[in-house]
Amino acid sequence: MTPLPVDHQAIWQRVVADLEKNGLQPREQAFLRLTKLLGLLDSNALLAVPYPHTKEMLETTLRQPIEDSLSRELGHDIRLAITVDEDLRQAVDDDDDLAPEPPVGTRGPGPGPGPGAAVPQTPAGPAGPAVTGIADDARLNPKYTFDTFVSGPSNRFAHAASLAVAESPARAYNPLFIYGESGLGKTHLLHAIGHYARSLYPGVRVRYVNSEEFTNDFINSIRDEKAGAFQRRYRNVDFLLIDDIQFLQGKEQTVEEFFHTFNTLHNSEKQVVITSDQPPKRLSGFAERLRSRFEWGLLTDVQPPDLETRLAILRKKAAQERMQMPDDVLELIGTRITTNIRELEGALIRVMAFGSLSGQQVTNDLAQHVLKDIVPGSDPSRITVMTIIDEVSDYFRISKDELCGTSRSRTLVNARQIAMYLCRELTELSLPKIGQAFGGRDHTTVMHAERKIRTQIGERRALYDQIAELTGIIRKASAR
Ligand SMILES: Nc1ncnc2c1ncn2[C@@H]1O[C@H](COP(=O)(O)OP(=O)(O)OP(=O)(O)O)[C@@H](O)[C@H]1O
Repeated sequence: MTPLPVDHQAIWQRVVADLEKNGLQPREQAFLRLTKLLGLLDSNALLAVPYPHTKEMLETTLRQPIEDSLSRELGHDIRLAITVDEDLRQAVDDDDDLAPEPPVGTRGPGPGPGPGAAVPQTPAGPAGPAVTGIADDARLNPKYTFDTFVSGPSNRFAHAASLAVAESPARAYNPLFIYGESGLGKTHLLHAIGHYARSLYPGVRVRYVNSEEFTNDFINSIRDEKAGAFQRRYRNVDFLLIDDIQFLQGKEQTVEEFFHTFNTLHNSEKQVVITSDQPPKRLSGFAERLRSRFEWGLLTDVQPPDLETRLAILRKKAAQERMQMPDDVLELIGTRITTNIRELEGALIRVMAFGSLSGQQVTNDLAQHVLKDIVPGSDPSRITVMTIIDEVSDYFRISKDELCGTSRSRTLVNARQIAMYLCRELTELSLPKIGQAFGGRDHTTVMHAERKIRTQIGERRALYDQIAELTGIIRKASAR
């Protein structure tokens, strides 16, 4: 009797349904939908997947449940063999249904609104999570995509290199090293690489980390005797995106650990992207062997944007906030604030907030009035977190310990969030550094505070006034 032809597709569909029923992460479901059952031979099942990353994921976390389910389905023990079949990629690309998640951050055309961020825009404000709620460790900020990034002469090379490494991980440039002064978009590019890579290669493992968090994580892992877990976190990834590497300077043991992390990733052809406020040659406190590795791939800098790019950024930000801003107002802001894009955004937010609070059309006069408080002699390097903490606690008549402590009383939480917001606006410190100054809080807490105040400043007149007043007080105190 001729055996009936085996319908592999039907078997696989039943196995996927069975696995889904037993609770899988959306990403894992997506992996399975990208997978094809090619054949069955005795106790072996051959699966084909489009990308090496998918294979790795299946082999590490999904092998056992798949084998169990296939064994149940076929009534005998099954072992998996997994192969990468590049032909499947075309099918994935052609068939939207096979895409596991809506693409996060697609390639933007540069200035102008672009195709619209595919990333769900997290509502700024208390309800919005600080980072994506995806069930993995990528830790990407949904707002920082290539769609929301404006490229211009000051960052064109860094932008193009970032796109290239996302598209051809470990093949274009490895590592990619982006350096430049504070507030010029390095962090934004790192996150954008992560989002874009994930949209191109579903299942790719991305990890973003600031080097201060890397240090803390490392120290804790030694304390808790969890070195193995630490190494897995940073070495079992396809993209390691490490921000502000200069903060590792002089931390010998952490630098040593990073050196091994780097080598492991580089040797296994995983992409490393590093940002820093200095080029490798000027980074002190790193062994030469590590500094030279930073130069193995591509070095590129980001410069302060020219006027045209500043205007394009302002236009894009205003459009994102759904605000109509007259051109002369944007020009005023763009000509006043020239060196730091974070400050540029901060000024725009204040002008928009003032307009919406006062119910007035935003005019050049109104913008002049608002900017007067923000811009004069602004020298963020002179303003310290300590001054901000001193002045904010004085202002609210609370102690510094209360401001930086853990009490969740409304007044204290509000004052704390205002202080964190002001630290973001008026200093160049990174999120983790600010978090540290406020009783060792996580960087996501600072991010959340910044977003919350940003939203509320345009809704609550009293808050706007407090922040304007405090800015003046802090500037004055720092000028003394
Ligand atoms: N080219 C750009 N287009 C749109 N927004 C930008 C651009 N460059 C920077 N920004 C915005 O400016 C702000 C500051 O940028 P970012 O945090 O990436 O700077 P950075 O260089 O990493 O600074 P730091 O060294 O202080 O961490 C962010 O909100 C970012 O979205």
